Amino acid sequence: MNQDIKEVLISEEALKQRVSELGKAISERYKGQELLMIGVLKGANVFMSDLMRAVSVPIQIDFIAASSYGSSTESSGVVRIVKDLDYSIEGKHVMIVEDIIDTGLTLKYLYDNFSARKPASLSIISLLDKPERRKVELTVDYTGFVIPDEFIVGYGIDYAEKYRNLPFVATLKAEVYTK
Ligand SMILES: O=P(O)(O)OC[C@H]1O[C@H](OP(=O)(O)OP(=O)(O)O)[C@H](O)[C@@H]1O
Ligand code: HPA
Ligand SMILES: [Mg+2]
Repeated sequence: MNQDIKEVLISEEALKQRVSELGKAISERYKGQELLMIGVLKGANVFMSDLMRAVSVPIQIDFIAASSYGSSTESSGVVRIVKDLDYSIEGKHVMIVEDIIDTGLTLKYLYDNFSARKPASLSIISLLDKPERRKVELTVDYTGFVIPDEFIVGYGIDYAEKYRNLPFVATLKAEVYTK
C-alpha cells in the first residue's frame, strides 16, 4: 500500500491537531444542547469517530450511506442513498459529517433531503474541501483543510475501496490508476 503513495498531504499529527480544534469549536457552538452527528458512509467513518471524541457536549450518532464515485476518480453525478438513517431527525440539532467535498453534489443532495425532515438546526462539517471542483453552491459550517484539485486517499477515503486505513491523507502515483 505504501509503495503506491506519491505524497503525504496531511500528516497524522496535523489531522489530530485539527480534529481537536474542530471539536472545541463544536463544543462551544452546541453548549447546553444535544447534537446528532450523521456520518456519510463510508468515507466519513474514520473522521467522525475521532471527531465525536473531541466534542464535550452529548452526541448521538447515525449514518447514511451515499455513493456516487464507484471505482472511478470522477463523480457519476448521480447520488444514490444506499442506506438511510435509522431514526427521525425532526426537532434535533443535526450535523452532517463528511470526509471530503469535491463537486458538492453528495452534500447538496443530502442537505436538501435532511432539511425536508424538519431538524431544529442543520450544519455541515467536512474534513477536506476542494473548492476548485465545486459544481453546486453549498454553505459549509466547519472545514478541516482546504486542499488542491488532486485525487486523495487515506483517513477513511478510498480509491476503488482501497487505502481507507492509511492514517494520513495522501496522493497516489499515476500508475496506480492505470493498473
Ligand atoms: O462532493 P462530491 O463530488 O459529491 O464528492 C464527495 C463524496 O464522494 C465520496 O464518497 P463516495 O461516493 O466515493 O463513497 P464512499 O464514501 O463510500 O467512498 C466522499 O466520501 C464524499 O461523500
Ligand atoms: O479526492 C477524492 N478521493 C477519493 N474519493 C473522492 N470523492 C470525491 N473526491 C475524492
Ligand atoms: Mg469513495
